[in-house]
Amino acid sequence: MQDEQSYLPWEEFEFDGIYGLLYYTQVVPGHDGRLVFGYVKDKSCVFMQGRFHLYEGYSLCQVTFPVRVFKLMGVETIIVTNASGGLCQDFKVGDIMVIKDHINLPGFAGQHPLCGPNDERFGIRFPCMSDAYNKVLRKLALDISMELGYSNFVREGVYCMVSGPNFETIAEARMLHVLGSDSVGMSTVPEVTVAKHCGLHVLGLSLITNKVSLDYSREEKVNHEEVLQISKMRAEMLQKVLTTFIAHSHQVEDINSN
Ligand SMILES: O=P(O)(O)O[C@H]1O[C@H](CO)[C@@H](O)[C@H]1O
Ligand code: HPA
Repeated sequence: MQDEQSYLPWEEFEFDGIYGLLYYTQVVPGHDGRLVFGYVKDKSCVFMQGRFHLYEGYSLCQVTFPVRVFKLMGVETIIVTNASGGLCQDFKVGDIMVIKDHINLPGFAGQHPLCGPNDERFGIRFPCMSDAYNKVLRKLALDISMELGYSNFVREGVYCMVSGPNFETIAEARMLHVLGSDSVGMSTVPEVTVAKHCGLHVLGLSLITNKVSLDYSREEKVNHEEVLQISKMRAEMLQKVLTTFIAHSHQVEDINSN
């Protein structure tokens, strides 16, 4: 049902054991632009089906605004997912990378979501980022992947954010690889930075949708359609990992044993 009076159009839904409300916004193709409130098993969750990107012209304050809203709503753990290009030569298209750490390349150039006056109600001026991706949640995600029989596709690695919107040149890709990046994408890091700043626990999963060329003799050219196609192909598997993860998250005894 659409409510023309409200700021965002919405409808009720029930799908695969998840019940809730959908709210719609405008975003990039492949991102549905829906905010979904519902339950997975007995856990109340809010899902962003899509996100805002720096390359769309949003400020990093806008990109990360939902994270602060989630914090104020009482969310304690955030699971971020994305599509990225594989730089690590061992990665295959379709692999899922549990994000161990990130490189905030736009942040190095001053495009950082925490620039400007610090709002002490959310967190401190100089937050530590060395443990942004919670170790206990990473282990649970890896254990669950193994139990589901997905261990051949699931890896751990370092995600590097670039601003986009163009895909990398070969020289840029080589540089990112040398810097220690296992995959590259155009999102996620601002949201994770703001989440860590305000004390949320973070799990990050990155789907490797393409191999990034480090070699001038390779003919393949990455494109967004390929990214969407691989994302669709792996959607069911990712959904299984995520719903199992959420259902088992009560097993985490001491989330702070980082
Ligand atoms: O990071 P997400 O939004 O998942 O998507 C990735 O895929 C798009 C490029 O095909 C870019 O938006 C890039 O960041
Ligand atoms: N580069 C940057 N962002 C991406 C890629 C890539 O190769 N694949 C998916 N998102």
